[in-house]
Amino acid sequence: MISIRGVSKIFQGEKAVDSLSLTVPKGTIYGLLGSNGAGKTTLLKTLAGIYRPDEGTVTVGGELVFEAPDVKRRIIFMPDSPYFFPQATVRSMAAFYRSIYPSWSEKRFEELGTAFKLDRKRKLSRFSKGMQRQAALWLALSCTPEVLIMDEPIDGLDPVMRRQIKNLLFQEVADRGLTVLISSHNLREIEDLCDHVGIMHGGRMLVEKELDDLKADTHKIQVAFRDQRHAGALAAKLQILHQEQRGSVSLYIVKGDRERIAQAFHVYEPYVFDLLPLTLEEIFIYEMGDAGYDAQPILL
Ligand SMILES: Nc1ncnc2c1ncn2[C@@H]1O[C@H](COP(=O)(O)OP(=O)(O)OP(=O)(O)O)[C@@H](O)[C@H]1O
Repeated sequence: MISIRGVSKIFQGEKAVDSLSLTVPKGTIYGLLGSNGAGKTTLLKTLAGIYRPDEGTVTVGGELVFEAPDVKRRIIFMPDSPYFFPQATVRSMAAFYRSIYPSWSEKRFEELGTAFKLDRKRKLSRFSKGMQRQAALWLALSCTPEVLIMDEPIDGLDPVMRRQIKNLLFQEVADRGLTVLISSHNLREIEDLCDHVGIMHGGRMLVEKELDDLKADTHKIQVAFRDQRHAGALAAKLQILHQEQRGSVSLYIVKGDRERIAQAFHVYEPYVFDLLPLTLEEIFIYEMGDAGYDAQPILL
Protein backbone atom coordinates (compact mmCIF):
# COMPACT_ATOMS: atom_id res chain seq x y z
CA MET A 1 0.00 0.00 0.00
CA ILE A 2 1.16 3.52 -0.81
CA SER A 3 0.66 6.07 1.93
CA ILE A 4 1.42 9.75 1.41
CA ARG A 5 0.86 11.83 4.54
CA GLY A 6 1.02 15.64 4.62
CA VAL A 7 3.68 15.79 1.90
CA SER A 8 5.03 19.12 0.67
CA LYS A 9 7.78 19.69 -1.89
CA ILE A 10 9.16 23.19 -2.16
CA PHE A 11 11.13 24.65 -5.09
CA GLN A 12 12.62 28.14 -4.64
CA GLY A 13 10.19 28.96 -1.85
CA GLU A 14 7.13 27.78 -3.85
CA LYS A 15 5.15 24.70 -2.85
CA ALA A 16 4.88 22.44 -5.91
CA VAL A 17 3.11 19.90 -3.67
CA ASP A 18 1.27 21.33 -0.69
CA SER A 19 0.46 19.23 2.41
CA LEU A 20 -0.98 16.44 0.30
CA SER A 21 -2.22 13.11 1.65
CA LEU A 22 -3.13 10.12 -0.46
CA THR A 23 -3.62 6.39 0.10
CA VAL A 24 -3.41 3.88 -2.73
CA PRO A 25 -4.41 0.35 -1.65
CA LYS A 26 -2.33 -2.56 -2.93
CA GLY A 27 -3.59 -3.97 -6.23
CA THR A 28 -5.38 -0.85 -7.41
CA ILE A 29 -4.85 1.55 -10.31
CA TYR A 30 -4.96 5.21 -9.31
CA GLY A 31 -5.31 7.99 -11.87
CA LEU A 32 -3.93 11.42 -11.08
CA LEU A 33 -5.32 14.29 -13.13
CA GLY A 34 -4.71 18.00 -13.04
CA SER A 35 -3.80 21.20 -14.82
CA ASN A 36 -0.31 22.00 -16.11
CA GLY A 37 1.97 22.73 -13.18
CA ALA A 38 -0.50 21.18 -10.69
CA GLY A 39 2.34 19.20 -9.10
CA LYS A 40 1.62 15.73 -10.50
CA THR A 41 5.16 14.93 -11.68
CA THR A 42 6.64 16.33 -8.48
CA LEU A 43 4.32 14.13 -6.44
CA LEU A 44 5.16 11.06 -8.54
CA LYS A 45 8.92 11.71 -8.22
CA THR A 46 8.54 12.16 -4.48
CA LEU A 47 6.65 8.89 -4.29
CA ALA A 48 9.35 7.14 -6.35
CA GLY A 49 12.03 8.36 -3.93
CA ILE A 50 13.67 10.67 -6.50
CA TYR A 51 12.81 13.74 -4.40
CA ARG A 52 12.94 13.92 -0.62
CA PRO A 53 9.70 15.42 0.73
CA ASP A 54 10.27 18.74 2.55
CA GLU A 55 7.37 17.93 4.84
CA GLY A 56 5.44 14.73 5.55
CA THR A 57 6.09 11.07 4.83
CA VAL A 58 5.86 8.69 1.88
CA THR A 59 5.70 4.99 2.66
CA VAL A 60 5.26 1.85 0.56
CA GLY A 61 4.28 -1.24 2.54
CA GLY A 62 4.88 0.74 5.73
CA GLU A 63 8.51 1.64 4.89
CA LEU A 64 9.75 5.16 4.19
CA VAL A 65 10.73 5.39 0.52
CA PHE A 66 13.41 8.07 0.22
CA GLU A 67 15.54 6.62 2.99
CA ALA A 68 15.39 2.99 1.81
CA PRO A 69 17.16 1.79 -1.37
CA ASP A 70 15.50 -1.63 -0.95
CA VAL A 71 12.06 -0.07 -1.18
CA LYS A 72 13.07 2.01 -4.21
CA ARG A 73 14.04 -1.21 -6.01
CA ARG A 74 10.44 -2.39 -5.65
CA ILE A 75 9.16 0.76 -7.39
CA ILE A 76 9.51 1.63 -11.06
CA PHE A 77 9.02 5.22 -12.22
CA MET A 78 8.33 5.70 -15.92
CA PRO A 79 8.87 9.36 -16.85
CA ASP A 80 6.85 11.07 -19.58
CA SER A 81 9.83 10.72 -21.98
CA PRO A 82 11.52 7.36 -21.58
CA TYR A 83 15.24 7.56 -20.88
CA PHE A 84 17.64 5.03 -22.39
CA PHE A 85 21.43 5.07 -22.53
CA PRO A 86 22.90 6.35 -25.80
CA GLN A 87 23.33 3.46 -28.29
CA ALA A 88 21.16 1.22 -26.06
CA THR A 89 18.99 -1.60 -27.37
CA VAL A 90 16.17 -3.46 -25.56
CA ARG A 91 18.68 -6.24 -24.98
CA SER A 92 21.36 -4.00 -23.41
CA MET A 93 18.79 -2.12 -21.31
CA ALA A 94 17.44 -5.49 -20.13
CA ALA A 95 20.98 -6.41 -18.99
CA PHE A 96 21.15 -3.13 -17.06
CA TYR A 97 17.75 -3.60 -15.38
CA ARG A 98 18.63 -7.22 -14.57
CA SER A 99 21.72 -6.02 -12.70
CA ILE A 100 19.84 -3.35 -10.73
CA TYR A 101 16.49 -4.95 -9.87
CA PRO A 102 16.62 -8.17 -7.82
CA SER A 103 13.00 -8.86 -8.83
CA TRP A 104 13.85 -8.93 -12.58
CA SER A 105 12.09 -11.91 -14.19
CA GLU A 106 13.63 -13.44 -17.31
CA LYS A 107 10.45 -15.49 -17.76
CA ARG A 108 8.27 -12.37 -17.73
CA PHE A 109 10.66 -10.61 -20.13
CA GLU A 110 10.30 -13.47 -22.61
CA GLU A 111 6.52 -13.68 -22.19
CA LEU A 112 6.12 -9.96 -22.77
CA GLY A 113 8.36 -10.20 -25.83
CA THR A 114 5.41 -11.81 -27.62
CA ALA A 115 3.14 -8.84 -26.73
CA PHE A 116 5.66 -6.12 -27.64
CA LYS A 117 6.84 -7.09 -31.07
CA LEU A 118 10.00 -5.00 -30.98
CA ASP A 119 13.44 -5.85 -32.35
CA ARG A 120 15.60 -6.37 -29.25
CA LYS A 121 18.82 -5.69 -31.15
CA ARG A 122 17.80 -2.42 -32.77
CA LYS A 123 18.96 0.88 -31.28
CA LEU A 124 16.21 2.38 -29.13
CA SER A 125 17.06 5.84 -30.45
CA ARG A 126 15.85 4.67 -33.87
CA PHE A 127 12.47 3.60 -32.50
CA SER A 128 9.41 5.85 -32.83
CA LYS A 129 8.09 7.61 -29.72
CA GLY A 130 5.32 5.02 -29.29
CA MET A 131 7.78 2.13 -29.76
CA GLN A 132 10.09 3.67 -27.13
CA ARG A 133 7.17 3.78 -24.69
CA GLN A 134 6.39 0.16 -25.41
CA ALA A 135 10.04 -0.77 -24.80
CA ALA A 136 10.04 1.17 -21.52
CA LEU A 137 6.92 -0.67 -20.35
CA TRP A 138 8.30 -4.04 -21.45
CA LEU A 139 11.43 -3.42 -19.35
CA ALA A 140 9.45 -2.00 -16.42
CA LEU A 141 7.04 -4.94 -16.19
CA SER A 142 9.90 -7.42 -16.54
CA CYS A 143 11.24 -6.04 -13.25
CA THR A 144 7.99 -7.30 -11.63
CA PRO A 145 7.76 -4.18 -9.44
CA GLU A 146 5.36 -3.84 -6.51
CA VAL A 147 4.54 -0.29 -7.55
CA LEU A 148 4.51 1.10 -11.08
CA ILE A 149 4.40 4.88 -11.47
CA MET A 150 3.63 6.17 -14.94
CA ASP A 151 3.77 9.79 -16.04
CA GLU A 152 1.57 10.27 -19.15
CA PRO A 153 1.93 6.65 -20.26
CA ILE A 154 -0.63 6.44 -23.04
CA ASP A 155 0.52 9.46 -25.00
CA GLY A 156 1.81 8.45 -28.43
CA LEU A 157 0.41 4.91 -28.43
CA ASP A 158 -1.92 3.64 -31.12
CA PRO A 159 -5.38 2.37 -30.09
CA VAL A 160 -4.47 -1.31 -30.45
CA MET A 161 -1.37 -0.90 -28.28
CA ARG A 162 -3.34 1.14 -25.73
CA ARG A 163 -5.82 -1.67 -25.33
CA GLN A 164 -3.05 -4.23 -25.06
CA ILE A 165 -1.26 -2.20 -22.40
CA LYS A 166 -4.47 -1.75 -20.48
CA ASN A 167 -5.01 -5.52 -20.52
CA LEU A 168 -1.43 -6.14 -19.43
CA LEU A 169 -1.82 -3.78 -16.49
CA PHE A 170 -5.12 -5.41 -15.46
CA GLN A 171 -3.43 -8.80 -15.65
CA GLU A 172 -0.50 -7.68 -13.46
CA VAL A 173 -2.91 -6.19 -10.93
CA ALA A 174 -5.08 -9.32 -10.81
CA ASP A 175 -2.26 -11.90 -10.85
CA ARG A 176 0.21 -10.41 -8.44
CA GLY A 177 -1.35 -7.33 -6.84
CA LEU A 178 0.65 -4.70 -8.71
CA THR A 179 -0.21 -1.16 -7.56
CA VAL A 180 -0.24 1.46 -10.32
CA LEU A 181 -0.24 5.24 -10.15
CA ILE A 182 -0.83 7.02 -13.44
CA SER A 183 -0.68 10.72 -14.21
CA SER A 184 -2.67 11.92 -17.18
CA HIS A 185 -4.32 14.98 -18.65
CA ASN A 186 -7.15 13.07 -20.16
CA LEU A 187 -9.96 11.94 -17.95
CA ARG A 188 -11.64 9.92 -20.66
CA GLU A 189 -8.46 7.96 -21.32
CA ILE A 190 -8.04 6.77 -17.78
CA GLU A 191 -11.73 6.34 -17.06
CA ASP A 192 -11.74 2.64 -17.92
CA LEU A 193 -8.29 1.95 -16.48
CA CYS A 194 -8.40 3.31 -12.93
CA ASP A 195 -10.39 2.31 -9.87
CA HIS A 196 -9.58 5.56 -8.06
CA VAL A 197 -9.14 9.04 -9.52
CA GLY A 198 -7.81 12.21 -7.90
CA ILE A 199 -7.61 15.72 -9.34
CA MET A 200 -4.72 17.99 -8.32
CA HIS A 201 -4.52 21.74 -8.62
CA GLY A 202 -2.02 24.17 -7.12
CA GLY A 203 -0.17 21.35 -5.34
CA ARG A 204 -3.31 20.12 -3.56
CA MET A 205 -5.78 17.32 -4.08
CA LEU A 206 -9.11 18.89 -5.00
CA VAL A 207 -11.31 15.84 -5.41
CA GLU A 208 -10.57 12.19 -4.88
CA LYS A 209 -13.02 9.38 -5.61
CA GLU A 210 -13.49 5.68 -6.05
CA LEU A 211 -14.97 5.34 -9.51
CA ASP A 212 -17.59 2.67 -8.94
CA ASP A 213 -19.07 4.60 -6.02
CA LEU A 214 -18.92 7.79 -7.97
CA LYS A 215 -20.69 6.40 -11.01
CA ALA A 216 -23.35 4.69 -8.94
CA ASP A 217 -23.90 7.81 -6.90
CA THR A 218 -24.34 10.70 -9.36
CA HIS A 219 -27.21 11.04 -11.83
CA LYS A 220 -28.38 13.33 -14.59
CA ILE A 221 -32.10 13.96 -14.76
CA GLN A 222 -34.05 15.67 -17.50
CA VAL A 223 -37.46 16.59 -16.25
CA ALA A 224 -40.44 18.79 -17.09
CA PHE A 225 -43.31 19.64 -14.76
CA ARG A 226 -46.60 21.40 -15.38
CA ASP A 227 -46.44 22.87 -11.91
CA GLN A 228 -43.21 24.78 -11.13
CA ARG A 229 -43.67 24.85 -7.35
CA HIS A 230 -41.70 21.60 -6.92
CA ALA A 231 -38.27 23.27 -7.26
CA GLY A 232 -37.80 24.46 -3.68
CA ALA A 233 -39.14 21.20 -2.28
CA LEU A 234 -36.73 19.11 -4.39
CA ALA A 235 -33.75 21.23 -3.32
CA ALA A 236 -34.66 20.58 0.32
CA LYS A 237 -34.91 16.80 -0.18
CA LEU A 238 -32.02 16.05 -2.56
CA GLN A 239 -28.33 16.86 -2.93
CA ILE A 240 -28.45 18.81 -6.16
CA LEU A 241 -24.99 19.56 -7.63
CA HIS A 242 -26.27 21.51 -10.59
CA GLN A 243 -29.50 22.70 -12.13
CA GLU A 244 -30.25 24.51 -15.37
CA GLN A 245 -33.29 25.27 -17.45
CA ARG A 246 -33.34 24.24 -21.13
CA GLY A 247 -36.62 25.58 -22.45
CA SER A 248 -39.40 23.76 -20.66
CA VAL A 249 -37.04 20.97 -19.57
CA SER A 250 -34.92 21.22 -16.42
CA LEU A 251 -31.57 19.47 -16.15
CA TYR A 252 -30.58 18.29 -12.69
CA ILE A 253 -27.33 16.67 -11.55
CA VAL A 254 -28.13 14.92 -8.29
CA LYS A 255 -26.12 12.82 -5.86
CA GLY A 256 -27.67 9.91 -4.04
CA ASP A 257 -29.59 6.69 -4.41
CA ARG A 258 -31.22 6.30 -7.84
CA GLU A 259 -34.54 4.97 -6.55
CA ARG A 260 -34.87 7.62 -3.88
CA ILE A 261 -34.16 10.37 -6.42
CA ALA A 262 -36.71 8.97 -8.90
CA GLN A 263 -39.34 8.82 -6.14
CA ALA A 264 -38.66 12.40 -5.08
CA PHE A 265 -39.28 13.62 -8.64
CA HIS A 266 -42.33 11.44 -9.28
CA VAL A 267 -44.19 12.97 -6.34
CA TYR A 268 -44.57 16.08 -8.55
CA GLU A 269 -45.91 14.07 -11.53
CA PRO A 270 -43.48 15.18 -14.27
CA TYR A 271 -44.63 14.76 -17.87
CA VAL A 272 -40.98 14.28 -18.93
CA PHE A 273 -38.61 12.26 -16.75
CA ASP A 274 -35.30 10.73 -17.89
CA LEU A 275 -32.60 9.49 -15.56
CA LEU A 276 -29.38 9.31 -17.60
CA PRO A 277 -25.82 8.12 -16.94
CA LEU A 278 -23.07 10.73 -16.62
CA THR A 279 -19.60 10.54 -18.08
CA LEU A 280 -16.81 10.70 -15.56
CA GLU A 281 -15.83 14.06 -16.98
CA GLU A 282 -19.29 15.45 -16.27
CA ILE A 283 -19.23 14.04 -12.74
CA PHE A 284 -15.93 15.75 -12.00
CA ILE A 285 -17.01 19.03 -13.51
CA TYR A 286 -20.08 19.12 -11.26
CA GLU A 287 -18.23 17.83 -8.20
CA MET A 288 -15.55 20.47 -8.62
CA GLY A 289 -18.17 23.14 -9.14
CA ASP A 290 -19.74 22.00 -5.86
CA ALA A 291 -16.33 22.31 -4.19
CA GLY A 292 -16.03 25.87 -5.51
CA TYR A 293 -13.69 25.31 -8.48
CA ASP A 294 -14.16 26.03 -12.13
CA ALA A 295 -13.24 22.69 -13.71
CA GLN A 296 -12.78 23.96 -17.26
CA PRO A 297 -9.16 25.16 -16.92
CA ILE A 298 -8.26 22.09 -14.87
CA LEU A 299 -9.77 19.26 -16.89
CA LEU A 300 -8.98 19.09 -20.56
N1 LIG B 1 13.05 20.84 -10.57
C1 LIG B 1 12.26 21.90 -10.39
N2 LIG B 1 12.76 23.09 -10.00
C2 LIG B 1 11.98 24.17 -9.79
N3 LIG B 1 10.64 24.15 -9.95
C3 LIG B 1 10.06 23.00 -10.33
C4 LIG B 1 10.85 21.83 -10.58
N4 LIG B 1 10.00 20.82 -10.95
C5 LIG B 1 8.76 21.35 -10.94
N5 LIG B 1 8.80 22.64 -10.57
C6 LIG B 1 7.63 23.55 -10.42
O1 LIG B 1 6.68 22.87 -9.62
C7 LIG B 1 5.36 23.07 -10.11
C8 LIG B 1 4.71 21.73 -10.39
O2 LIG B 1 5.36 21.12 -11.51
P1 LIG B 1 5.05 19.63 -11.98
O3 LIG B 1 6.00 19.30 -13.07
O4 LIG B 1 5.04 18.76 -10.79
O5 LIG B 1 3.57 19.80 -12.52
P2 LIG B 1 2.67 18.80 -13.41
O6 LIG B 1 1.34 18.72 -12.74
O7 LIG B 1 3.38 17.50 -13.62
O8 LIG B 1 2.53 19.61 -14.75
P3 LIG B 1 2.35 19.14 -16.29
O9 LIG B 1 0.96 18.58 -16.37
O10 LIG B 1 2.50 20.41 -17.01
O11 LIG B 1 3.41 18.13 -16.59
C9 LIG B 1 5.50 23.97 -11.33
O12 LIG B 1 5.25 25.30 -10.92
C10 LIG B 1 6.94 23.81 -11.74
O13 LIG B 1 7.45 24.98 -12.32
